[in-house]
Parts: sequence; structure tokens; C-alpha cells
Amino acid sequence: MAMKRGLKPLWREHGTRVAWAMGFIGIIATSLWILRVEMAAYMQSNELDLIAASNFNLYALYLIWLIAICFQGSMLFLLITRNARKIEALSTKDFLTGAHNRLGLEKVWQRILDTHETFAVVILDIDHFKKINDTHGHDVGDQILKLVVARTHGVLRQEDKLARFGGEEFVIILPGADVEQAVRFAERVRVAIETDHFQLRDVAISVTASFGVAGQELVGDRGDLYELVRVADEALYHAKGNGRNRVVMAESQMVTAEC
Ligand SMILES: Nc1nc2c(ncn2[C@@H]2O[C@H](COP(=O)(O)OP(=O)(O)OP(=O)(O)O)[C@@H](O)[C@H]2O)c(=O)[nH]1
Repeated sequence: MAMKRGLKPLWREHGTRVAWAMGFIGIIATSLWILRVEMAAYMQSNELDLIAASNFNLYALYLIWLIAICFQGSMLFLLITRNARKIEALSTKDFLTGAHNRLGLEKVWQRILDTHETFAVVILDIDHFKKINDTHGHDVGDQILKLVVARTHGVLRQEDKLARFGGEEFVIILPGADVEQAVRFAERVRVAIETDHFQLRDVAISVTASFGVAGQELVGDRGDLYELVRVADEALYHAKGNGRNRVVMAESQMVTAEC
């Protein structure tokens, strides 16, 4: 099985751990060796002056020991930082689609607040997703979620952020964009999804999505992501109510106070 997978992926997966374990064994072995040489020299000299035992071999051993410890330290550092990065990625990404999850969304939101004066939010909600699940099965529904994310990523700019907000609902943050630009962007995503033939299990499935768009000017506190999402959600509600597969921009008269 190991041969089938090849050694490279195995090394990539376990290499750091193996190197760390070997280094650890090396340090223990070298320490025991040093102890043995020290003891032998001490027994011979029969006195407590260890300088007598410090011959060239012993210094060489000390040096190896020191190098092994430094190597070990750096491997450990590498292991910890690599795992920390993996944990961070796992905790901020949606497992199914690879989009940010809510925690990831809050993190990127903080960064956007620090770096951008303006931004807009788009909510994307797949239409009649329950029917897709009921007709084609939950696993096909999962594939549709992944494909919708892929299509949306195809339209996103690098600085735009996509997060799965729950079920078949996604939030997109567009740093630096005003609400009109965000509407144009949402329209492009809508068309990309509508015109795609989601080919799964030899069946072409038509998928559409509805969008609510809100600009930051509609909320009092520019740092309140959830208020902005709520406002965009109201626009989404109108999009669903008016026949779905459309983009609706939140306007001030549409915005109700949160209960
Ligand atoms: N396959 C799959 N289905 C999910 C997942 N999360 C939520 N769902 C399903 O998504 C469906 C959402 O249904 P609704 O909230 O009624 O929305 P809808 O059918 O899209 O209807 P509208 O939004 O009004 O167009 C439910 O049946 C959930 O079970 C998931 O991760 N995978």
C-alpha cells in the first residue's frame, strides 16, 4: 500500500514527525554515549576532575549533541507552526465547500475593516435547494454546494471573501466596492450559476440562486457585520418573494429595525 501511494506523499505527510523522532532518538543515544565515555574516563582517573576526561572525542560528542539539540529545536518549531497553520485552516474553513466558515468570515472581516474604508455585502441563497436534495439525493446536493462555490470563486476578485453562512446560504464581502458595483457583481454570479449545466451522475441539473445586496452606508456602525448581513438578508427575502433567481439591492426604506 505504501509502495502504491509512493514515498513522496508519505514523506510529505509524516516526514517532519519521522525526522523529529529520529533526532530525539539521536539525542538520547548521544547523551548515553557521552555519559558512558565520561564514566569510563572518571573510573580510569579515579578522581573528580572531569577535565581529565575531556579529550578530543568527548568534545566532538558534545558538538554532535549540541547540533542535534539545535536540529531538534528547529524541527519542533517547524512541526508546531505547521500544525498551528493546519488547525487554523481547519477551524476557519467550511469542511464541505472550502469557503470560509463563520469564524473565518469574522477573521477576514476584521482584516477588511482595518484596510478598507468602503465595502458591500452580498448574500447568495440557492433556490429550491430542498427540492434538489429531495429529487437527486443529499450527496448530489453536496456536490451542487461545492460547484456553486467554485462558480462564485470564478467571478470573485482576489480580495473578495466568500463564506458559508449556513445550509445553502453564503455571504460575500466585497472590500472597496460600493453597492452598485456589488449589484453588478452579484448579477454576474447569478448568470454564471444560471447558465451552468450542473452535470452530476449523467443528469443536468438546473440551479439558480437569489441575492440580497447591502452597502455599508445602510448601517450605523460600519463594524457591525451581522447588522449588514441582516440588511442584505432583508433584500434577499424580497428577491425570494419576487420569484427568485434575481438580485435585490437593500434600500433604506426596506430596512427595518432589528427586533
Ligand atoms: N445536501 C446538503 N443539503 C443541505 C446542507 N445544509 C442544509 N441543507 C439543506 O438545504 C435545504 C434548505 O431548504 P430551505 O431552507 O427550505 O430552502 P430552499 O429549499 O432552498 O428554498 P428557498 O430558499 O426558499 O428557495 C434543507 O433541506 C437542508 O436540509 C448540506 O450541507 N448539504
